[in-house]
Amino acid sequence: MTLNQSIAFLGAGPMAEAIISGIINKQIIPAPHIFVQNHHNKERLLDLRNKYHINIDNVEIEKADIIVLAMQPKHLEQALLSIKNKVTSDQVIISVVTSVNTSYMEECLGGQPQMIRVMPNTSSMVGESATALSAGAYTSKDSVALAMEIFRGIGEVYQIEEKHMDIFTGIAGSAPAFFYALMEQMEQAAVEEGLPKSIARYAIAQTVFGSAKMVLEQEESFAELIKNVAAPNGPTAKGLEALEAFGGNKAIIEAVKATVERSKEMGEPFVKVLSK
Ligand SMILES: NC(=O)C1=CN([C@@H]2O[C@H](COP(=O)(O)OP(=O)(O)OC[C@H]3O[C@@H](n4cnc5c(N)ncnc54)[C@H](OP(=O)(O)O)[C@@H]3O)[C@@H](O)[C@H]2O)C=CC1
Ligand SMILES: O=C(O)[C@@H]1CCC=N1
Repeated sequence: MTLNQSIAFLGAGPMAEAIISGIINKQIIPAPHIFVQNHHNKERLLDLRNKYHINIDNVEIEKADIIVLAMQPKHLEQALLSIKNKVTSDQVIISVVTSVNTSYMEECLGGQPQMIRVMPNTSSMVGESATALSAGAYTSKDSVALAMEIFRGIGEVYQIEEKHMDIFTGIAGSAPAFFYALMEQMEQAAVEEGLPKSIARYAIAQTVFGSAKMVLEQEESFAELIKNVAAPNGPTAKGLEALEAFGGNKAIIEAVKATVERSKEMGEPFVKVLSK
């Protein structure tokens, strides 16, 4: 269903582009109702306008129904101050900014802004994000439903408690990078064994896609799914042994934990500001 609302993005990086691309491709919000502005990089805005035919001039925050904050945490305060006197509690303000809690943003904006915090991932671009969503203190059920509709259009959405955003970042927001790293290593191994890169790339991606589909569509546990692939003493069993022996399994856990730790650490200054 195409929505009538207008949406303004503050921030024009890869995350904003992934969402913009997804909502246009899935016809959730038409391009003429999408506005985007950044801080300095005019070339980037021109590039986005050429690609998606969205508006990059005269972005009027006051007139947008939905505002999306999509900058790095260190630039958020400045962005919030720049819109503080322009937003009203009728608008829905969605933050994709990592680590920053809604109560900090509510305090910066003053009044009773309708804040929604989301953690999407860049697979929004192809309509396959795994997105977490949590609502701020003053957000109506209708506004949550609107945000759910937008992000459901570009993948799956899970409403979670805000305290779980850091772990969600570890398993979904950041995780495409982990899978890309894994696939890159597999591609390298395949090429070293002589398989053409052009075949390896797509075979690996199809395998990841098929494995994910199995997990989504079958009831089996991960252990059962593994057992179905690995015959005793067969090639897969040897591969799994090597994965364990070379620290692969531990490395995966540590990658998620390090992500969560850094996400928490990045959120600390914002919690402190609140408690002052
Ligand atoms: N990339 C990802 O996979 C994911 C990212 N996130 C989060 O989303 C946010 C954006 O990520 P990403 O796109 O990768 O970030 P980038 O750093 O690549 O882009 C940030 C954008 O914000 C703009 N910006 C900075 N300050 C302002 C301001 N005051 N007003 C308007 N625009 C401003 C920058 O403009 P300019 O270039 O002109 O300075 C730039 O376009 C981050 O908080 C990130 O942690 C969340 C989930 C996944
Ligand atoms: O690592 C980052 O900066 C963000 C958090 C989630 C994905 N990218």
